[in-house]
Amino acid sequence: MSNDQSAMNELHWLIDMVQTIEVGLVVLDRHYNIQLWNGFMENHSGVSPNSIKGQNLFTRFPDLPDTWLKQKMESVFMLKNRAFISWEQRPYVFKFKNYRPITGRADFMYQNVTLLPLASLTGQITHISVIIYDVTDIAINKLQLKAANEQLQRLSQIDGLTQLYNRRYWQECLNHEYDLHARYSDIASLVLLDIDNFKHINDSYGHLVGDKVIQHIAHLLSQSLRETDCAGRYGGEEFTVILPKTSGADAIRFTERLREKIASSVITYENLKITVTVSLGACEIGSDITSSSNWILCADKALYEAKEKGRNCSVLYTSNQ
Ligand SMILES: Nc1nc2c(ncn2[C@@H]2O[C@H](COP(=O)(O)OP(=O)(O)OP(=O)(O)O)[C@@H](O)[C@H]2O)c(=O)[nH]1
Repeated sequence: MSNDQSAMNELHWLIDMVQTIEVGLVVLDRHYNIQLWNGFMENHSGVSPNSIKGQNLFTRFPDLPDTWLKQKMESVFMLKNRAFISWEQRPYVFKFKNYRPITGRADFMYQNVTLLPLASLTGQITHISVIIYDVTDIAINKLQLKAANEQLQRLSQIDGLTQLYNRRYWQECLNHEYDLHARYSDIASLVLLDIDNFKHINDSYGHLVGDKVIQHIAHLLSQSLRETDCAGRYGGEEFTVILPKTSGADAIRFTERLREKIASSVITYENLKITVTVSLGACEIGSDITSSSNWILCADKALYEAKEKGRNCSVLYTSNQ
């Protein structure tokens, strides 16, 4: 085979590969007119190479993010460097439908895109090549993994029965709030809430009803919170709330409103109608509180006093308790 024939063969193969490769290839001139549009682009856009050759990319595809994309392309022409566009930065450049069976749930094709400078024989960058990779499988796997991790993280913070924060996560929030106070002297209050005579409810109606009562209190508590408040289930029938930027006097206003709301509500379960009361202890953070566990201890002293006083009341911690 002569050298010429061999070169012709190679050229033929190259053209064949460009047309059939599972990657999108587009060549643009300095004015963004399309010079090459391969089979991948034809298959996914429905536009044939013959009908698009010579047309302006942005006129032909008005949905393209032209200002942003032109800026990227200009930098490739000017700096003679490659540029990359990741699907994480922008899910796609060309909006193609996704036909992949495994990732059928994605409506469109996720794409990674490379912009390559193409030099003429004189060394000038007269054209650029746009290479489009279909990364839908990778993107969907990554997005699903991310969603699963976020869900797992949420679950690891939540108490299953009440949907409030569990004790471990709530304790982290408390430590954070304590640190804010230690560093910036931020004011905040801590509330402990305990259902009165809960053992009696369990003993009289059974644990299922007991659980229902716990859920009911958790629901009323959640409804009473501000977005910045942080409520958790501390133990069986004991709840905790951190009230940032709240004085002891304001915390008692909160506990009294909640206590009255609970006392006046009725829990219905099958034919049963049950009313319960709660006792609450509140403690405003101050210089006498030396750690987050000490803060809980002081709120617990106030709660103990509320129980001693006959239950169904709130008590604010004072240092002589
Ligand atoms: N149904 C149910 N009961 C629970 C749960 N966790 C703890 N308990 C019960 O809650 C009861 C708590 O009783 P006590 O600590 O004696 O307190 P109390 O009866 O509420 O009395 P006071 O707090 O003094 O008003 C116990 O009977 C526990 O078994 C739970 O998740 N579900």
